[in-house]
Amino acid sequence: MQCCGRVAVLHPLVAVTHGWQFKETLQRSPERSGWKHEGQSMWNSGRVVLLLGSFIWRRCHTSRRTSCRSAPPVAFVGGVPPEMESEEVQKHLQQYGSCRVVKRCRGYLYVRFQEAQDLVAAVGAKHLVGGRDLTVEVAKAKKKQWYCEIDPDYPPRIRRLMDGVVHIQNMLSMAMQINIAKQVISLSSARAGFYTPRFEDRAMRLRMFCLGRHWDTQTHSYSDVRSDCDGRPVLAMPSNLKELVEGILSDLKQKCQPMAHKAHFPPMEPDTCIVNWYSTSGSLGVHQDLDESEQSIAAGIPVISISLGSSARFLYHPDHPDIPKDSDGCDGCDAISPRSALLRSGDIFIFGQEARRLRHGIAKVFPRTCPKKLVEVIETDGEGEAGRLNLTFRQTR
Ligand SMILES: O=C(O)CCC(=O)C(=O)O
Ligand SMILES: [Fe+2]
Repeated sequence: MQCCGRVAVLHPLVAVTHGWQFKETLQRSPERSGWKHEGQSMWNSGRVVLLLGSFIWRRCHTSRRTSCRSAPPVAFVGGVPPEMESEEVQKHLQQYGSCRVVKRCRGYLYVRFQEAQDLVAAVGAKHLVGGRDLTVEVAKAKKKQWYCEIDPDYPPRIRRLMDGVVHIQNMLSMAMQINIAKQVISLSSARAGFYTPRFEDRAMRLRMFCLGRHWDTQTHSYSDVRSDCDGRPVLAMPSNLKELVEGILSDLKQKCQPMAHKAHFPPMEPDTCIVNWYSTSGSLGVHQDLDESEQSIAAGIPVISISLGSSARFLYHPDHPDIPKDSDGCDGCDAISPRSALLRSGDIFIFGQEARRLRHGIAKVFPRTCPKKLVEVIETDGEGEAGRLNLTFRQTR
């Protein structure tokens, strides 16, 4: 990046530049994405708002700086009774050294001491503050592990797109992506593998097969046999995939504890996985996933999707999905433009809670975006382009 001019940092993530020239060259790792993207952006004068957060994130990705993973500052967590004021605790702890309250959430108070780590020993674990017991311990956050096997060089990034909608980028390591893709492709070679389903009398622009329970695109229901296709029994859901989904949810819960009310999904027992394969000319029209049981939908039990292979443009409508259609069959939502997210290989997309009825679809699958190591594994279309595999896990009962 080259720049000249002034920058006013307004917020850790946002800055306004004055009279800048901003030039940026991005190089994505060929190993990860199988292609090199070099973009250049240039702005002259005027005020440009830069999202430093995403810039920093990108730098972490491209330059593999270890500083992104450096240890967090010294912090302590105390189990604080709700009736106890933060100031009271801070005042108490200040007898050990100068400190400030960083945040208070879910019964914990995060206090950062300005001095060195040695203070941990000095502070001790058991305290009596205003006649009440207080435990002080080293913050556990640093010790938390991802259940999912992630690539340390490509840290996951959790994006909450709206209430009940979460996009986790880089969740699955390349090794894990390869294993899942191999497993799915090998399952698909069984007799109950991929076929092209029909929806409302038209062939869908993808190929599909199910694990656990079969989604019948004609009757809009789930069954144990491929009722709309060849009548064969549906393949069983492999236990490792079920565990993976449970692990993703538990990672999300753990990592998002401070914003738990926003990204916390009800517990889920995934019993079905729909596997879709898209060629680079494939797509999926905007729809709602409503064929699962009423209880599952009403409880906001999420649909969790894993993307593998080529990247795709995922569309979703940010409106309330239950707006009734008027007599022309139009619903107010069409007037509201859909939003989109780019789903890359290894990303997870989740919608549940109040967004369980989210309208969504796949607008486009991009050629030459499949990670090199997956090209061999994922089926290619007629032109030799690797397609996209998508696994959506649901609790249908
Ligand atoms: O391919 C995707 O990401 C979405 C799939 C989907 O919406 C579905 O199978 O219902
Ligand atoms: Fe869907």
